[in-house]
Amino acid sequence: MVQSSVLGFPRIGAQRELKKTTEAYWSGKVSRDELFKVGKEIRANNWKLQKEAGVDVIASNDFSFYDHILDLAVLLNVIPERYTKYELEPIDVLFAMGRGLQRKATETSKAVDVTALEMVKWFDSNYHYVRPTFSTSTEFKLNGSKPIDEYLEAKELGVETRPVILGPVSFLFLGKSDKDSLDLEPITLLEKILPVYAELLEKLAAAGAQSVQIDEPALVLDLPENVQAAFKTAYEFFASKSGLPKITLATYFGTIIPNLDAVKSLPVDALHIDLVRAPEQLDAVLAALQPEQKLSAGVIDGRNIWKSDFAKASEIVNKAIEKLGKDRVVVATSSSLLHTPVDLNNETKLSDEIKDFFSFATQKLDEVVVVAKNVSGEDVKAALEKNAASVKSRAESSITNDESVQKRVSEVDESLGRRAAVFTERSKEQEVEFKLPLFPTTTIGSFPQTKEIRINRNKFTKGTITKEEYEKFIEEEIERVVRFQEEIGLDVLVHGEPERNDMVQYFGEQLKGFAFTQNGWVQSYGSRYVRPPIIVGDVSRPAPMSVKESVYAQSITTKPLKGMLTGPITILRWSFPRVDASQKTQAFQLGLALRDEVNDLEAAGIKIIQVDEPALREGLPLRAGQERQDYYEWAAESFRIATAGVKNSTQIHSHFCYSDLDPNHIKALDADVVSIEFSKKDDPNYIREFSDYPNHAGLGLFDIHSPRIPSKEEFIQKIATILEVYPIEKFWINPDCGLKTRGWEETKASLTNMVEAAKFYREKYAKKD
Ligand code: MET
Ligand SMILES: [Zn+2]
Repeated sequence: MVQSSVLGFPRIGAQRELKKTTEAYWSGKVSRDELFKVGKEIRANNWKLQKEAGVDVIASNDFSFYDHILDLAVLLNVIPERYTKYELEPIDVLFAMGRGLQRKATETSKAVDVTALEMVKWFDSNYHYVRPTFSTSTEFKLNGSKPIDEYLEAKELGVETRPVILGPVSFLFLGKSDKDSLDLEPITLLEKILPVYAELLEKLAAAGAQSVQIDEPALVLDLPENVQAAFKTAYEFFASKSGLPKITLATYFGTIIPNLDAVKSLPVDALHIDLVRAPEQLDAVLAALQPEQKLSAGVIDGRNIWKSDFAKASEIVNKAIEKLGKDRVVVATSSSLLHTPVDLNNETKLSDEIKDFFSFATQKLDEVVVVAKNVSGEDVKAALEKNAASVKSRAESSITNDESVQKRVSEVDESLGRRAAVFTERSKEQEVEFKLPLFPTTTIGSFPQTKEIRINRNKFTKGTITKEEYEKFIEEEIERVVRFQEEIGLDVLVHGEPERNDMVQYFGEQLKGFAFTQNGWVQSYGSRYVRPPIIVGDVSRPAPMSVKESVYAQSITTKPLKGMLTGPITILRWSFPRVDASQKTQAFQLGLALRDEVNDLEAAGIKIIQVDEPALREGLPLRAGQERQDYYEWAAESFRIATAGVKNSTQIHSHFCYSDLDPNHIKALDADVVSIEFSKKDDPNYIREFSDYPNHAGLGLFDIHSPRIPSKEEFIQKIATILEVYPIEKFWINPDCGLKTRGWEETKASLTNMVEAAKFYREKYAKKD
């Protein structure tokens, strides 16, 4: 019998129970016990679902209250001292590391003020993990027993599971050194961390775990030699211990071929590879497996929502079976299903035709099981026939094809993405147009998405208030945001984006070629979930999408008002993309649709337009090489297609979350002003690298993921360090990112302090002149 295996299941709950409870816990509305209870219920449900679907290998320890990498850091005691000194409850230490904590002193507890650890993209997905942060004083030891507890919890429910943890090499490699230990290279801590991993594995074995899934996704990256060598050290160390559970070494999101030498002789029971993203690795991996070693064949996509093609998946698995035999092959999801929505059955509004294209996490359980049965030789004819019919109907559907869009893309030439003049020339016209002071201040676009906004949006969606009422509400909200910005003295204003549920969804809903879900939530980080649109066909823009709100906002102020759009790469990356058209084609279609919008905004009198590309970095292919070079080109071109149709005096802004972008890539966009997340980046080298960026830039000055409020002095300090290397005449003052997840109180305080700091420098340099 060929076994079926699922590498992990979404932990947010079918009705987003996890978000509701954690947020209630943070605001003091529910107790710790209640929080833990909801976690337990979600886990129980997930295991039951998988067991009932007939999945043979079910994961445990895939649950997390915030982030599973953060859980592991806490478990291994990788907790910087600044989080332990307040004697918080363990779960609060964890949340403080994930999101920062600022709390006034009470009679029973001291004041707390600590920033969050850095949060970064999980490979090229839209999931973010909290970066393990190592210091020379880090003392590895087991601090808790989460994987063991959850293994036993499942066992008690009658479900035998395979605990999953991130492997030591990836854990170290994906981490970073703390501020106090900048010279520390985390991978050098390997020998210290291994005994603690081994202790954990021993305890799991003692609890009864037969096998564990150890994820080493770092194997799909370009790795320095010492990291490649670390695998041998780590896994031979485990093999030298007797009585540990069997290890399935899991990789995903790419090919392991370039690192095959580092993997092929490792003493592990099984190897998992992603055959959806990198089917080309199968032959080489098959040839490299040791006798007895098993292959976990990831053929059911853990990253996308398209129904699998059973015939194709079976064909791949059969190839492995031919070589290895049925006992040595497992049919698996390509990665954890964390990246897919929970259940297609929660969707009631999709047409039957479109619904038949999709498969969410719950449906994928059946897919893994059917394919496993099929390759085992069981009779699943009916399921196969039904699947073949769905696959065919999608391939032939008229929903996917729009000839006029295809024609427009085929006519794109280089001139379309070129501004009329180079930056040095157009910036002169912009200076005359806007007369901005030194250190111009602005924000990234969104202001707090208050409860009231969400309530009104829901009322409008449900039809309990009219369109007019809703639009009036939005106008009032815009006015409030505009007045506030005027009051505190910001220079370039925004309308605050109150009408937007989400920066991608909002546009997707107005574009042709998209489909939407009601409940297709996917965790982005902590309690933040997104509901990615699905690109089902060729994309175009039937009518203006953002002009009304921007024009209204500009009509009530004399300050320049910045129109806000989401860029082609970000819309593409934060949607579930098609797999029947190239990424480049989809990006160009989006670029053209946005070009229409940019031009309409300009025609309506909006003189500054920001096209956000927070996802630019994550779209970068994981490995260096031709594919990456091509991406640099087509990604930048799609942005320029969107933005290059405007006058010289119109100022194009762009924004990127995360600071590890290649400055050359930013340059290639040719935006007039860019803003980058920077507040948690304490790296003067990066500023230096960035300081010859020819256009203007704002390096984000405060962390918008955290409720904590930096003081004016803190801003002044931060700016001072940047100005040591960064030219003052190009420097903008802004937060790291949009303020939509923040409350008004902290927003007001932070922005006021930020503007005050800008004024301080403006005066300082004005006096000097
Ligand atoms: C994730 S980037 C966010 C940019 C958007 N304009 C906002 O302010 O929310
Ligand atoms: Zn951002």
